[in-house]
Amino acid sequence: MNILDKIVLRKKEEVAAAKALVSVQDLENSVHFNRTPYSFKEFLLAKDRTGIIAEFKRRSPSKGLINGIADVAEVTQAYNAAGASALSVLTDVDFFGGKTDDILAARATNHIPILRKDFMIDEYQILEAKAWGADIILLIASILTPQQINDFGKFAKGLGLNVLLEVHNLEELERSICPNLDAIGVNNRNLGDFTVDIQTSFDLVNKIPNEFLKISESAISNPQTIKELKVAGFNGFLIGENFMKTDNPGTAIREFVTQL
Ligand SMILES: O=P(O)(O)OC[C@@H](O)[C@@H](O)c1c[nH]c2ccccc12
Repeated sequence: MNILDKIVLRKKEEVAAAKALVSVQDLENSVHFNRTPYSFKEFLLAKDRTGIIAEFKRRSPSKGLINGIADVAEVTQAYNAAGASALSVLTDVDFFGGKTDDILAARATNHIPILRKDFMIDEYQILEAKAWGADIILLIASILTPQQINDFGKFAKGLGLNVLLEVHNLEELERSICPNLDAIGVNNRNLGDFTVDIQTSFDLVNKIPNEFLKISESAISNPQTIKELKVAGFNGFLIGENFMKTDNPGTAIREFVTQL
């Protein structure tokens, strides 16, 4: 069993526990549930933003502890002020150190799109995302059937949420593509064995139909890489560790964007 299998097994328990604690009705009655999510596309293509989707991530299975003290409200505000087009907030508890309140805290002080970064396996999690004030959900091709991707995408879009599909190779891309998506992300990290290779993005970019926003995800640590990814056709760049591993992620992103 690889790490992804373990995460999905645990996720099923986590979702079952959450359902027992908070009803769908409660989610639908939450303050944010009826807000209109921001358009991912609008912010990603805005000329006064950088295309960076800046991630708040305390730990990961591949790196262990990345940052145990950073404050989610403080860091996401600094990301926003530095010109991030969107925020990504990890909500997985056991493997990424997320807290269920993290999206709420980021939402309270930021007026740009927020991605609920998690392993979505159940419609209930999409309702949670809406209830917490997220704007975008992630669907990971390697853990979902094409039917699930289509159904979850449709369900999310019905709630006004934006949908980001994550793929790692051509086979996943070809089998998963469907109309209920806004953006397609190429993950440069293989979630099964943690190997990283930016070349994955360059290899797949031209296979993504132009109607979708194109995002390169993971292992980006150099502004020069962003320039090259832009030339190749990418609209967005998901960066976590490069900022979070520093003492001050807000300062790190500010210095990074001056070199773009
Ligand atoms: O920290 P990095 O290497 O900049 O990567 C960020 C992001 O792409 C990564 O956290 C990620 C991409 N896809 C995921 C799916 C689940 C959890 C995490 C991820």
